[in-house]
Amino acid sequence: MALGGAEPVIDVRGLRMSYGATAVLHGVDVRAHRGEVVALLGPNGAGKTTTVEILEGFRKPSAGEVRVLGVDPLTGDEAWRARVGVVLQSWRDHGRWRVAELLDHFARFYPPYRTPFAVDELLELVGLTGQARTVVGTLSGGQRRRLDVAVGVVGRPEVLFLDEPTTGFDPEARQAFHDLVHRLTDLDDTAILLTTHDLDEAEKLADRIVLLVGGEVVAEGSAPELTRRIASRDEVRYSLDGEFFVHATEDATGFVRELFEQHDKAIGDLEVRRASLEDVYMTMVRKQEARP
Ligand SMILES: Nc1ncnc2c1ncn2[C@@H]1O[C@H](COP(=O)(O)OP(=O)(O)OP(=O)(O)O)[C@@H](O)[C@H]1O
Repeated sequence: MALGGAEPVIDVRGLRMSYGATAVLHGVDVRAHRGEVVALLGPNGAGKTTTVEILEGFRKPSAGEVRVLGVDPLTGDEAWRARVGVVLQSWRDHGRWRVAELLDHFARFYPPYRTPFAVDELLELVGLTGQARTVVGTLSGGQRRRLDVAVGVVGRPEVLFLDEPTTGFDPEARQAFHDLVHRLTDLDDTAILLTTHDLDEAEKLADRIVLLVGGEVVAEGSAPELTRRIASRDEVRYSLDGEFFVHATEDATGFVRELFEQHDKAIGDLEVRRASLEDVYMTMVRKQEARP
């Protein structure tokens, strides 16, 4: 959860980017505070990775103001870099290292700037304790991705960028990753910007969602705020004396209360369906893609 009031640690305003003559970002604004998880969602080619790579200092934007921990990423020095964690879409080097050796190697970069995680603790946090002595090149796809995450967080970053971190994770690894995110935001006050195509994950993890379509932010807010915006009515399904009913209402709680006051035990099969983030996503993306 964000600690209100303070300056954002990720602050992007009017970000534009062109590859050659092709403009792919058209004035994007993104902000994140300490302890906050912001999810960048959007279809393939929307500009998510480009945005994250600019924030990491790997790409020079065409225009716009970009500040991460108050610094323009293009001018960030080693001390700045030590405060920033990065998990890219793929990490394919160092195949012959053993898992624990690789993490120990990266951990050594952080002092004198920061105290990194102890390797054992980190292995535990990402669920790789059993693979400590395994050669990186022989890890499974999902284990390798867990290692990517471990490399990204080894220096206990103040700001963490995660580009599709859970691709290939099994349900248990996904759960462990969610626990790790909560640990980082709650205990270390890390600000996290993550891209994902997993809407369920975004809904679970993100304090705020930024929906990017065609290089523009088309919606922003918490998951409940976004769902409210496209669907102000919920659906209440129930049976009354064995007959089934569906009722759309803006006040599901009030409706259900009245239902029970009137019919009490005659009511069965009660279900309240709210719009999901997936409904919002599909509605917004289709609306944008239908634009001339
Ligand atoms: N190095 C590059 N040179 C030219 N065009 C590029 C380059 N990298 C990305 N693009 C283009 O920029 C647009 C945005 O790409 P980007 O990778 O940022 O999208 P994304 O939202 O991360 O997509 P995905 O969900 O597929 O990862 C796409 O049209 C892509 O083809």
